[in-house]
Amino acid sequence: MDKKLKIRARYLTKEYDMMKNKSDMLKTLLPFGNNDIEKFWALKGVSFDVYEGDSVGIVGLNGGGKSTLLNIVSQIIPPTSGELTVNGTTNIISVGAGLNGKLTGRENIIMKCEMLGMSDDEIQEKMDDIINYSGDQVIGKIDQPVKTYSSGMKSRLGFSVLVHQDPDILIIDEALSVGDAPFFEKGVARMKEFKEQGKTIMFVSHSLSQVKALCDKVIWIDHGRVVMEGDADEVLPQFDEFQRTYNKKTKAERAKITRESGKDFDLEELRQSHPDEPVEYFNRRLYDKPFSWTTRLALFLITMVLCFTVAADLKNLPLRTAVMHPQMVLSLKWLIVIVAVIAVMFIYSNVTRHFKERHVLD
Ligand SMILES: Nc1ncnc2c1ncn2[C@@H]1O[C@H](COP(=O)(O)OP(=O)(O)OP(=O)(O)O)[C@@H](O)[C@H]1O
Repeated sequence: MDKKLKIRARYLTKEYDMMKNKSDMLKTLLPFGNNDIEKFWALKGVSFDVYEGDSVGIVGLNGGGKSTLLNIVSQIIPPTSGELTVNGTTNIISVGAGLNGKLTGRENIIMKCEMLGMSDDEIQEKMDDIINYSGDQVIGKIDQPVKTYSSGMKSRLGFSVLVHQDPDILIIDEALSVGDAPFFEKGVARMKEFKEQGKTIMFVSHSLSQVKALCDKVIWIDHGRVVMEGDADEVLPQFDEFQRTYNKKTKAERAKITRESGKDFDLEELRQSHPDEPVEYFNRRLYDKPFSWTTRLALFLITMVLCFTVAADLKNLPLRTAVMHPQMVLSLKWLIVIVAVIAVMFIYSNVTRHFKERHVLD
């Protein structure tokens, strides 16, 4: 019998804005702000199929794009382009993901379970099991804020919530690596149960022995591209060899490779190199298109009109009167202030950037 396709990814890409500080975020919106915020391509056209019952390991060097990929598959973040089809419910567990540091462990359990669609009765029914499963350390601190937990404790708490759900597709990002041996054993046992039930697993880990213990198939990702995919026995030794060679490079060399790899991609070239594929695979999603000058100018004008309307309202002037006699709303003093603010923004975003250097620490 043919296995059911659970995840189909075609040419997934992800471009991040490298915001160096909070004002960069503002600058992308300002009509006179610079539009040259550095970009970084974390995924450069990743395609794969995952079938029901598959347990797929994702391996790769640090910064290769593994977490970005899992977050896209879990629909936590959108891709920049590409197509993703997921047949079934997904559930992701990563170190501390989705936990709120200010809430206690117990409150986090309630929050996560609610987000996963459980009713209050179901949550109360499973609460003790979830707490007990997460281990002694967590039990002792279950009513303390999660920000006081170690990363291992956060991971165990998150994992415990997860294993008490019933997703079709289980997505695990490094969650087992921070636990101790018994936690890992328990995790493996639970994942094997999932597998036997015909569920699908995607698993990211830096521990090749963990991947070997759990996964039949492996996708090796490097600098946002799939290098190799296939049976674990075939891919893992080759990745291991590659990793050993790479680790001999100096830290500065490795940082340089990563930095440059983020620029080494062009969506249009990807499209041209796959002329037989539907063009939609290579279109940027609407929300990922940078604002054009005209859009930014329009946004700016709308903001100005809104400010004008609010100012007129504050002065108790009917809008019609305010439009006919704008000087009643905007005095010369205010116009000067507005022009000065725009000028400062312009200078700040276009002149100071020339003095900014991005330092990569060795
Ligand atoms: N929000 C973000 N903004 C800018 N760059 C990001 C962002 N998130 C990730 N990146 C960059 O994208 C690249 C891929 O990151 P990702 O976390 O997916 O890699 P990874 O393979 O999971 O790494 P690791 O093994 O170290 O966990 C990295 O170079 C990272 O710095």
